[in-house]
Amino acid sequence: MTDPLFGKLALVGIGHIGASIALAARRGGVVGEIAISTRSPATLARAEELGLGDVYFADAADAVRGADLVIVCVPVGASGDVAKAIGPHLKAGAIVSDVGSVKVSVVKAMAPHLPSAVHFIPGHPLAGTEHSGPDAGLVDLFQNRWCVLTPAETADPAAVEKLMAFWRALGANVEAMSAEHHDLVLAITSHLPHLIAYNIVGTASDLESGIRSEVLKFSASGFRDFTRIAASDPTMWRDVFLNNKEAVLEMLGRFNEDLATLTRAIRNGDGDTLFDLFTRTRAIRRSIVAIGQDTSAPDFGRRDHTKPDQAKT
Ligand SMILES: NC(=O)c1ccc[n+]([C@@H]2O[C@H](COP(=O)([O-])OP(=O)(O)OC[C@H]3O[C@@H](n4cnc5c(N)ncnc54)[C@H](O)[C@@H]3O)[C@@H](O)[C@H]2O)c1
Ligand SMILES: O=C(O)C(=O)C[C@]1(C(=O)O)C=C[C@@H](O)C=C1
Repeated sequence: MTDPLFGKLALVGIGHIGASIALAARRGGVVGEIAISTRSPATLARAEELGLGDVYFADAADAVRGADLVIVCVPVGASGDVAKAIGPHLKAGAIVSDVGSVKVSVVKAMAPHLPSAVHFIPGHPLAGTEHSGPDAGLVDLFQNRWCVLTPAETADPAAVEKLMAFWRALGANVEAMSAEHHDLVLAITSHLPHLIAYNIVGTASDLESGIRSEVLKFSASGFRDFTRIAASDPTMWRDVFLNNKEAVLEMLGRFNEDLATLTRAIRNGDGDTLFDLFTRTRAIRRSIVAIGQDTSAPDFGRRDHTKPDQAKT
């Protein structure tokens, strides 16, 4: 058996992503010990019942003490407060990272509270589902998925490489880019699709009651896929949109222009415009599936969770 990459891992926040990291790190023998802290006592107790860690603390400061790797796994709007709480208790030389879906605002919120003696390397695994809480942890969540790191140009290359090795050991493919670039790319590939799903399900539920019941009755196909995405955690996604405002508004502007083109094509009976776009988008889907990035394929996305998500984790 090889030595673990990190002696002690501390996870602050133990919902869907924190629990998945704990399960995958434990299975791979990637860390020696796992310390867990989270805001809600009920969630901490549930994490302990599930055996996600070795030691559990109500106070994040106690969890991070002596940790070689600290990963903050909370909604992005809470990351600044967490950094403030743990900053004075971090071990010199520790790597501090996060999993937030937005990067520029998280760096701005966390960096001022972290001592210069630690390596702050923000991260974002591009994997997840609509479920939340510690019961939604999935040991294979990161298998063959991307994890993006956004180290500052001044970051220690050895620390960056070590964090990359951690994510590879969890099954992920890793790439580094700037926080700004990350936020622009994710605005179109993840944030806008969620906004569209929330919007279409909201529009359908606002229809007059007669049509609404038909929508629910016949939602076996396309609409049903949107309802899965629109069931995603409200706190997490509120924070994403409030914290990636500029990039989302930029992509939303382009989206609205393209939608206006399609609206005109339908009104004018312009079949060529519709056919050309649909041909192009079909090719894009086929190329994504061909390179193994079909996000709808893994079983975990369709898992029938029998336990309801916790309302406030
Ligand atoms: N769900 C996804 O698909 C997904 C994928 C990749 C990254 N992310 C990012 O990962 C992070 C966590 O998301 P999740 O899906 O695990 O959410 P979750 O709701 O399942 O878990 C959030 C955890 O954070 C804790 N928490 C909330 N506020 C806190 C605070 N102030 N201090 C300490 N703990 C606090 C909660 O107790 C809970 O344990 C978010 O930043 C999200 O953007 C989510
Ligand atoms: O498949 C889903 O349910 C997801 O929403 C996962 C997804 C995504 O948009 O791809 C959501 C947000 C994260 O930041 C990363 C992954």
